[in-house]
Amino acid sequence: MTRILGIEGTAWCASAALHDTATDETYIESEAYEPESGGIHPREAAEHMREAIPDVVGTVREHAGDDIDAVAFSRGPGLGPCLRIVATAARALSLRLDVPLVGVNHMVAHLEIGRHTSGFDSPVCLNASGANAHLLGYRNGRYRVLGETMDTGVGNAIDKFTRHLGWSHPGGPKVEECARAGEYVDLPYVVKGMDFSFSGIMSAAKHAVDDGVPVEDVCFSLQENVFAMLAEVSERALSLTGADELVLGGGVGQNTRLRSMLAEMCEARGADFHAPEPRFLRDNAGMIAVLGARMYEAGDTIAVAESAVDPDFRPDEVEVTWDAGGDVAVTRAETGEIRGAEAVVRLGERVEKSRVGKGYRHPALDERLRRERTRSEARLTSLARREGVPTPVVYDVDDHESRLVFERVGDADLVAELTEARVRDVGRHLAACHAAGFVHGDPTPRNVRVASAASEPPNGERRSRERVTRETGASDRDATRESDDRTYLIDFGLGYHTEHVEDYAMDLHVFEGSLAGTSDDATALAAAFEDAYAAAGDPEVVAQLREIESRGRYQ
Ligand SMILES: C[C@@H](O)[C@H](NC(=O)OP(=O)(O)OC[C@H]1O[C@@H](n2cnc3c(N)ncnc32)[C@H](O)[C@@H]1O)C(=O)O
Ligand SMILES: [Fe+2]
Repeated sequence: MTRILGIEGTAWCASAALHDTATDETYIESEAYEPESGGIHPREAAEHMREAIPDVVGTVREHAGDDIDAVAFSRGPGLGPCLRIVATAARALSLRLDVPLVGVNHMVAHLEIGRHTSGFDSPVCLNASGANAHLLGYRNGRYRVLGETMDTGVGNAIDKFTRHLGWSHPGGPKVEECARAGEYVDLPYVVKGMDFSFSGIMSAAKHAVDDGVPVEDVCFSLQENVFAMLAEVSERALSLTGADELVLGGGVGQNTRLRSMLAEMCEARGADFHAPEPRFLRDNAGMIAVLGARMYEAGDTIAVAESAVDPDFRPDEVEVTWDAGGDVAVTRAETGEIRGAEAVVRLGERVEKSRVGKGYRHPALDERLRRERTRSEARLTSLARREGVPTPVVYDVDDHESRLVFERVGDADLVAELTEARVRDVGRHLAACHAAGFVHGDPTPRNVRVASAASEPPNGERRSRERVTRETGASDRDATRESDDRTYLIDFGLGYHTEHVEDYAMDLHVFEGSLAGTSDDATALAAAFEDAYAAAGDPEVVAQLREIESRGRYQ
């Protein structure tokens, strides 16, 4: 039985809450900051916290009496000046009540609340909030970032668009309202594996409005594309990890269109979907108190002297001390028919891949994506082969039906055989694609085919080749000439031609990100992968990868 007082105030919402584990009741008191004009001004927001935090904490204390076991607060991420005010209030209260202090990561709280209210065991979590957008899955002691925005958070992207229109903050609910009267117009759609970016679609949306496209059409299409991107990467994460539960978190999760797309996507693949009620989705101290209670019960408290705030606190920096369910990532059985993230694959002597329509997507967008991707896949699969990268032979392309017929290669995907030698192969193969001026677009272990260890002869080719390579120091290049033990790249549907180092580095980022969700040894594998890439390709790309990783997500 634990009673936790939680305090939240990372950006716009000054909030306090009491969570009681005995009754599972959460009492929340919040005061929102509404900017007079423009977006959130950090100084004004801090001023709001200074005034409103004592109010909301006072109300919750009246409700709670002094029967409180610990004080939990949002340590980050968020706006520094706001975080400091919240932390000061939390420290003072913990000293006054003489109870421990619990420092909560706001992002982990956004997803733990959904795990709590759903009762799911090991879900993939989509956080769609103001300053962030990412997919997380628990594995080996941490929430791993499986995919994330490469520029702004999803809410901020929408809010920036509405600022351009002169609408007041927050813009998300207004776009939702306006979209009801809209029709579909073409806008950019950008996903890279499980990562995605909003800058292209947002500037196109602003230009469209400036050019006289009806604002309701732009709002409608913006929602269609942005939320379809989030649904697609969520589906890819489910497929990659083998999870069959999806939880939604964050303020944008209040949007009905986003929820219905995710529900439909999950239903179509037989996964369970859960979105908490709205008061737990937008920023609120209830989620801080709920996670605070779990941390407190696990003994995860901090001394006042060590309770400094962290405006860039990433969810994967948090050591999970409480019970976060089982690891995501299981190896799936290969039956005659596989439902991947975007296609049904029939495995016979040949492999027939059909990009099935996605009911959650607008039909115009759906048709465009299926056609474009089928064409790219056929073209780039063949091009890669000409560059010496093992890929299946393409026997037939029907881009009207979005269907491809391939040679069958390997008998397992890389998830079943994640070894350093294999990821080195992937590194070299990607370097070859990049040298030829194109990216794979979705290089995850699911998109690499190998002869599984189980089907290899005991003294198989591969092992002896590795030994030779190590002894002689010769390059791994000969591997591509061995017919029975190649590391094949498949599924080039998200690939495209490009000369940009940034795009090449994104391929590496996508691969390394997917390792984190599928392996306990991700760091060593990533190092081997990069090493092989750098040896065969352009080291500048690896430098750019470091740049991508260092970008702060809180903007
Ligand atoms: C770090 C922290 O301060 C930040 N929190 C945050 O951004 O507040 P949150 O409550 O999770 O999300 C607010 C966002 O949620 C959007 N939003 C609210 N209702 C919406 C709706 N119906 N449709 C679309 N967006 C909506 C708002 O426009 C705003 O951008 C975060 O979690 O990223
Ligand atoms: Fe938030």
